[in-house]
Amino acid sequence: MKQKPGHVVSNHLYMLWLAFRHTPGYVINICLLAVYSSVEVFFEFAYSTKYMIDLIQYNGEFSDALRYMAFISAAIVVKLGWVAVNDAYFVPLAKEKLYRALQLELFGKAAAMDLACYDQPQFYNDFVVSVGEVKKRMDESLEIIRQMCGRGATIAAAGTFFLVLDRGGLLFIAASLAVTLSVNAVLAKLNFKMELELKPLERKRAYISRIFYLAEYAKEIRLHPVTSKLKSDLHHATRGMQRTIQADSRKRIILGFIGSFGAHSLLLDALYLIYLLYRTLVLQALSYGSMLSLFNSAGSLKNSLRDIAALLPRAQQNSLYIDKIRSFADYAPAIGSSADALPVPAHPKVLELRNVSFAYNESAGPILKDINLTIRQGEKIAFVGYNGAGKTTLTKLFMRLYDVSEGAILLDGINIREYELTSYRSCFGSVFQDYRLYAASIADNVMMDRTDDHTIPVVSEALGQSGLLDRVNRMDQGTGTMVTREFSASGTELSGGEAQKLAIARVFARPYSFIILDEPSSALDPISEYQFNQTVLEASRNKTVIFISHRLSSTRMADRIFMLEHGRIIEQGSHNELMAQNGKYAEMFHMQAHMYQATPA
Ligand SMILES: Nc1ncnc2c1ncn2[C@@H]1O[C@H](COP(=O)(O)OP(=O)(O)OP(=O)(O)O)[C@@H](O)[C@H]1O
Repeated sequence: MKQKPGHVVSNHLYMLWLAFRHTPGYVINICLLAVYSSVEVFFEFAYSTKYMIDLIQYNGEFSDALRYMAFISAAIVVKLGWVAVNDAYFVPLAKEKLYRALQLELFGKAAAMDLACYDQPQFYNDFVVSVGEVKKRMDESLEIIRQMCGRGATIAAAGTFFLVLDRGGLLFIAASLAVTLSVNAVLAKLNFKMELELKPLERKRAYISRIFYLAEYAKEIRLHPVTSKLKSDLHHATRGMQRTIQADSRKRIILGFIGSFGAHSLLLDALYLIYLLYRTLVLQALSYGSMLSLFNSAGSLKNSLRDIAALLPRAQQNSLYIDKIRSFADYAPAIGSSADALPVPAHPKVLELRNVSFAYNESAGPILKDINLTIRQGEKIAFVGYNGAGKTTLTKLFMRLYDVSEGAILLDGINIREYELTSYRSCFGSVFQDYRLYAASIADNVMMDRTDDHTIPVVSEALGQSGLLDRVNRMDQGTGTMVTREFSASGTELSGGEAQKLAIARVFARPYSFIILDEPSSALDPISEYQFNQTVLEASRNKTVIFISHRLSSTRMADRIFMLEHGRIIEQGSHNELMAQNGKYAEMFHMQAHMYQATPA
């Protein structure tokens, strides 16, 4: 857990460079102000005492005193003006600019992250820490650097004073520093260990609290008796947090006392004062002004060294988080494309799977086994099978959300890994079972990007094809209506089927070569489902459509149907061919038909 000083410095320089790249004025400004303030304070409080008392002791001129006061007053006015402008205007604005830039960088990284990363708890934890902590860690890094500049300037000014007047005093200060450094290093380790142990428990508590305020859980928690289990989970998480906090509390109390009393009060405040009085009154080696100034300077030198000492473990602790941010920033997705990747054909013709097997995780075994199939341009394909057979996984492989473990997927005879990833993925328009709508306008939800006047006809046409246009036209703000009321009181709350139609409109809004619909009509009523099937066929006459559906009445119009079981294709053919085979598909179809007939009208 202990990091080498070089590594800590490198991490902070990384953050400094990151901040400097986005907001150079902010970084320079805060560092310069810190140096200026420290030098000004040294002259105002430490050097002034010596100057004025020496003037009195050695009968100096009144005009010299006035000149000195004018100089100090001017310096104070500049500092206060600078601080006021920074606090009220410059710093808050610059911080917002910096935060936005950092978030955009992280969002870009997050969007490019392999989907598999979400399945790895360690990576996912680090990812959450990076995104959640980046602002705090940037503030902390800049604060450490700002304080280093400020305290460094104080140490330079006061240190010079000591070298000229009282080198022996530096021994007291060095002893104090040694104690403080050791204590703070141990404390930082204890605190970091505690924070790491608290993190999963905090996540658990945040998860429980989300369940109680997120609208999507509102129905569930009212209808299913989950509240007492969640309360009990919350209780356990809180007890776990209390135990973690208590675990090393005695060590932390003792170390805190040694740090504050031993290092400061005893060594510097008491022993050093006795030493100064001895040198001034007994040895008469110092003027009264020098003695008082040295005592005051010892205070500020002591405080600056203490602050620097506190900064080192603080920087070490910060550095541990910066490591996570850096490793996330340096993370390169395994699924990507090389610089000389091929452009995707404008009108791809054949998508082919050759001996494809896939495992989410090697130890859990393959989910898909030895899949061979060919899909030709314009075909309507259906994947059917029981829950967990691997249908959705197969479509994720088509879109390179995961790469195959064995075998290959070819588009027009070329391995899909050879194509430029973003343009390859943009061949596919998809609606998954767990599609998401955004708190944005209907139009934005369809286009999934910036919309303007030119895109409105496209949005309307796509909504017409998915069967939602009439409903949208009845809304006061039409396609400009906000989805959900989270950010707009006039927003709309769509029913499950309407929401699904809105998501489906996305695939009609762009000229995708392949359309993948995973349970597209699960939330539609039978009439909407029938109309939906007709419009999909109509709207995608020249497109390849891949359906996944449990309702075999929806998939029977497909050109070819693939029946999956335990990750293998066990039957394939048209509906009529499969019915004639009288295998599993036919059995499933008869069962569903029977259930529909058995259901009272
Ligand atoms: N991210 C993942 N990590 C590990 N296993 C997964 C992941 N996603 C799915 N699985 C597993 O892979 C198997 C196939 O899942 P998949 O979603 O492809 O099935 P499906 O045929 O689409 O099922 P359904 O009809 O229920 O939607 C399931 O056993 C599932 O638990």
